[in-house]
Amino acid sequence: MPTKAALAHIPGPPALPLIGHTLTIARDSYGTQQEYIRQYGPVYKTNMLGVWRVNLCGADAMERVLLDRENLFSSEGGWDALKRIYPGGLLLQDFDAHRANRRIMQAAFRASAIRDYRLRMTGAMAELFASWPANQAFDFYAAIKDLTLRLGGAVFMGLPLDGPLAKRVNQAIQDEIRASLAVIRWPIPLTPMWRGVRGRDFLRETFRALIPERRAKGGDDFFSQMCLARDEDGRGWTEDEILNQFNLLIMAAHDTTATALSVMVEALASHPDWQERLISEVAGLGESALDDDALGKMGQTNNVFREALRLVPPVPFIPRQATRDFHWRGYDIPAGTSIALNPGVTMLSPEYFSDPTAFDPDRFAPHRAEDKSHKFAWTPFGGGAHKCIGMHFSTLQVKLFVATLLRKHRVQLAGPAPQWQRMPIPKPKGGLHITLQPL
Ligand code: HEM
Repeated sequence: MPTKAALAHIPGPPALPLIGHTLTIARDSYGTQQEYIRQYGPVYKTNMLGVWRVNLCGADAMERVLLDRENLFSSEGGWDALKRIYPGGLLLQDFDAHRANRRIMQAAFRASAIRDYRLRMTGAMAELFASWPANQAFDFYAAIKDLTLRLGGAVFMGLPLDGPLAKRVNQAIQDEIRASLAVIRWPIPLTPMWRGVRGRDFLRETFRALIPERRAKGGDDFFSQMCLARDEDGRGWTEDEILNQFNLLIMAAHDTTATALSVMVEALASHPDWQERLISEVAGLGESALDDDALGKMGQTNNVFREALRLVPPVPFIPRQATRDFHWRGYDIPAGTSIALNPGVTMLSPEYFSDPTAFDPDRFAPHRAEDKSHKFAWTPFGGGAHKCIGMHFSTLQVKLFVATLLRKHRVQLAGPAPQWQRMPIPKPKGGLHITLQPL
């Protein structure tokens, strides 16, 4: 990793000893970054907990780094903090090895597999959803996180809904996620990292024991599909590879969709005109099954989803590490430098989106198509080789949820709209309290 001296020519704000800019960025990450861009330009350095990072801002930088035609930017190096809990997952692999494993993973995302997940999800979602109260305030953010986690037990792992194993597995997943965000990065007893490592080991043992049966019998869940997955040349995964890839997959799927749904629900409650538009869209589907055909007609819901992802992206920053020296916008940046891309800030830039802080899903309508102002203007799912492999699945999940919700209910805020914490992962401060009113 380059020293401070090697980055001396890169501009940036003065840093406090040891903690650098950590507290300032944690307090108001977007506001601080927008101010740094204004003061220092689209290339500046910051220090987070002792690690120097060069921030490359704007859609051009996203395109250069994510398309990475020269194998210059390592995702494994960038996401180094995840390595203890999620070793060997796709995000922690680069270049040829990554491409080879991604081809195998694609098998679990083919259209027929997604159709099976949809069928499994529709029944489980209705069952879980029925336990939510009507006409009574509750914290939607906590409830949707719980629902997606429990749904995950069925859809991702093929476990009976809410069985004792699903509960232990879900606890282990949460321990892993807390560990991946922890400041103390060593598994010192009783710290989040220690719990996360125990969770990781529990999940590995549990799922290793299931592999032979799933390989023999298959199943309509992600884990079974990953046990059977093969690329076009017939290459599949060893047991360890399955466990590594599956572990990262459930982490990548977990908080992201729940966050997007929370932002959508808050936006619908705050913009009754949009809520009525989606209620009509859902009513237009009739009482028929929510199949591909029906979900394909939910264009307005899709635009609300896209707008929610723009305003509060579940993955607000994307890290990489330079594998060699490179040059960008007048600066020589040495090999080993940690790079930060900030899609969250880019998507709020007036350079690409009109009135960028306003909730305006029509900006994605074909006659405006603001997301096309630059190929990398709208990037909540990243881009290039590591672009989110779950993008279509999460869109499907969101549409199913919205259709299930708005067929029977209208949403209202039960209190003031919350402030959103942006980093390291977004969440509404104090929760998101709503009531569901039967239609
Ligand atoms: C709204 C929901 C989601 C958002 C916003 C999101 C966002 C992202 C982003 C930004 C990346 C790229 C990170 C990088 O380049 O460093 C990514 C990668 C990934 N996502 Fe998602 N994600 C979502 C849902 C999902 C779901 C539901 C799944 C699984 C079913 C999933 C699985 C993955 C995997 C496995 C990767 C790594 C891909 C690779 O390295 O090749 N994601 N996601």
